[in-house]
Amino acid sequence: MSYDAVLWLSFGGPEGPDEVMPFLENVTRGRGVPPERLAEVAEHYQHFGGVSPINRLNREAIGAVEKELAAQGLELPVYFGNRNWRPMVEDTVARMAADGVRRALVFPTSAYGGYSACRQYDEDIERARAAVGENAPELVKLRQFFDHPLFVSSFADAVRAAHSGLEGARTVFTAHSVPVSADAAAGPPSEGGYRYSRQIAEAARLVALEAGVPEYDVVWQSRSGPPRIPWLEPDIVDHIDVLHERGERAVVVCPVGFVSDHLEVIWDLDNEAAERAAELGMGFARAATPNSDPRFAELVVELVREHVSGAPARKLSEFPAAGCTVNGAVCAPGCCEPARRPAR
Ligand SMILES: CC1=C(CCC(=O)O)c2cc3nc(cc4[nH]c(cc5[nH]c(cc1n2)c(C)c5CCC(=O)O)c(CCC(=O)O)c4C)C(CCC(=O)O)=C3C
Ligand SMILES: [Fe+2]
Repeated sequence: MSYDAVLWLSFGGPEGPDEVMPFLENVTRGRGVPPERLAEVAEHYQHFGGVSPINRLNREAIGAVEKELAAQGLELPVYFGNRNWRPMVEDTVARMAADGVRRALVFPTSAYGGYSACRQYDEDIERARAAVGENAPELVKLRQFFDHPLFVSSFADAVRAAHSGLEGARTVFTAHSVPVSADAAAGPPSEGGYRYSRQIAEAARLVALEAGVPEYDVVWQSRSGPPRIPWLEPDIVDHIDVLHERGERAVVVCPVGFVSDHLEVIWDLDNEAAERAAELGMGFARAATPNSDPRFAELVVELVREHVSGAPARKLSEFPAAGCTVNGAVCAPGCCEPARRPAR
């Protein structure tokens, strides 16, 4: 099969103080996030002048991927579109159509399955194609890469580096919390659910193994939603208290659920979690995310090559390869069903 382009599909983030509220409204429309939580998150963004680093980080990674594609003799332009903020994916897909793109591969900036991490990106693809109409290019989404050796080794080196200044630190992996109901519905029904948390646990195991870390914990961060709805727990900040009570002197936090140092990483970990550790007199280091590691660009190009030149699909786990879709069609019937939204 031949392809004319790559579409880099991400979450999006504001790039100025006036963009924060409209961005947050896009993210949370119809999703039952309480206004108090929204106001709190708006403050996190305003703390950084209303600018999330996510768009800049994506543009940097795209630059590296363009170089790597060229170095490997692949002449594919890389387009950039987001779910929640400019450049919006609808506008990007319209531009692709105008440029004559007929078929493109889509790289989503999430390594995992689950509604928020996978299927919602399929919905973005479907919505963008529908907005463009009959000229819309065919869009083939690349598979989940949480168990790819390049993803794992990038995090493993980062964990080792974070440990280097902290004698005897406990390693803690974090990922974005989701409602327990969403995790229960993650994956095809035949798999029994919980694909998201099982993949996070597997990625943590693979990274720990390669980093030579015999013991570790997997916890969650950045929960939103009303308190009466159960989300994956424990939260990283509460967990630091527990580690302190257990007599741990230092902690290395590895945000294995994310690919870049976007706002939820720099606020919830570098700010909140680091502050709690400092209050308790504990050492703290946060492992880097893969975004600016040259291996990340290599990973993306390798996933592209699986489609354009039949490169083998390298993976370290026994989990089925998943998430590869055409035009946003579901992976399998009932896969990662969106949770019913709580009435407020
Ligand atoms: C699984 C997952 C990922 C990882 C997969 C992936 O990377 O795609 C992720 C990434 C991200 N989440 C982000 C930001 C936000 N997420 C929110 C809200 C929510 N996230 C959820 C899940 C996830 N989120 C969920 C279930 C909600 C509740 C509302 C809903 O059901 O949709 C809210 C609303 C306010 C709040 O309540 O926090 C914001 C602002 C940013 C951008 C940061 C920046 O600007 O740099 C990124 C990369
Ligand atoms: Fe989120």
